[in-house]
Amino acid sequence: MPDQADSAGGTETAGVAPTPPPAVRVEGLWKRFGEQVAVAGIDLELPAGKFIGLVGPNGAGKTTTLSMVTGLLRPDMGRIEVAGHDVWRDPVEVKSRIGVLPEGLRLFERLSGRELLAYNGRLRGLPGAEVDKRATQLLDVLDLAGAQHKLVVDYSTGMRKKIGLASALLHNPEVLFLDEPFEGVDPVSAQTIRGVLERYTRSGATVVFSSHVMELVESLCDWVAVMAAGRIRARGTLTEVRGEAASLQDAFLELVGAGVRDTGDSLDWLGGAR
Ligand SMILES: Nc1ncnc2c1ncn2[C@@H]1O[C@H](COP(=O)(O)OP(=O)(O)OP(=O)(O)O)[C@@H](O)[C@H]1O
Repeated sequence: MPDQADSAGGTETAGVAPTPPPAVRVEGLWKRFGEQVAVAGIDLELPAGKFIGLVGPNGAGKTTTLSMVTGLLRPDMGRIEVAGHDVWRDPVEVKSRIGVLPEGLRLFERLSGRELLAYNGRLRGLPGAEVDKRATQLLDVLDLAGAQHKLVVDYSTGMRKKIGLASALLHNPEVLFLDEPFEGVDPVSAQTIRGVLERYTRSGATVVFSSHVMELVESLCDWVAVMAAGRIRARGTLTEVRGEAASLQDAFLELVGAGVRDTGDSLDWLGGAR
């Protein structure tokens, strides 16, 4: 189980195990960048202990939402709780309970992979020996042991994702937020990451990840939220969101109203006589 699990915000009845609070509770969340409304007043509850996919077309507001939920971007309006704690009133408590793999991950490039994990582990207040043990196991499982002394600046895109994931998992968070974790990752590494995340959710922890790849979401997630134009269009178990559609991809296209665009005559020069 996660190190810091408790029943904050949950409900307790005599003799019955307390219901854990939702992993994330969002109420009336707004964010605007100038004229552009990125997130238009969303309400959302993400259940604890699930593998949750946040999906939506480009520009739907997924990254903006995840940035606000993880305390990286201040909302214009609204309230966010993670594991029963208010993200903006109680940021230290929340940050000790979450792990984040953000979009456009920035890492300390002049540290080696192992040094980066050691630095993160100490920052999280873990004892040195424990950091060493966990780092060795994560490097090994994520197939980075051979590159552990290489500087992060020399890592490939997929290796950067994997060391970012190891950093986000090192303190055994209660909720893990991943923005496009499989982008740029080869199929073998993707399978490894998948295995690590499945093991992690089986222990009762929650994964929230954003992706465009519907097949991936369909095969990994038990719970899905579909976002488009700053609003939540559907939410629920995979079966609920898929409804009558043959696949999540079909349901998604229907929900976001995205007919495949007919190019008509507009690209008639492409592939024509040169
Ligand atoms: N810092 C910013 N300044 C101005 N506009 C922004 C900023 N960040 C996001 N936006 C705008 O807000 C909207 C939502 O963007 P966001 O990155 O949250 O979408 P997304 O669903 O993560 O998209 P993608 O799948 O393409 O990554 C877009 O219209 C985007 O142009």
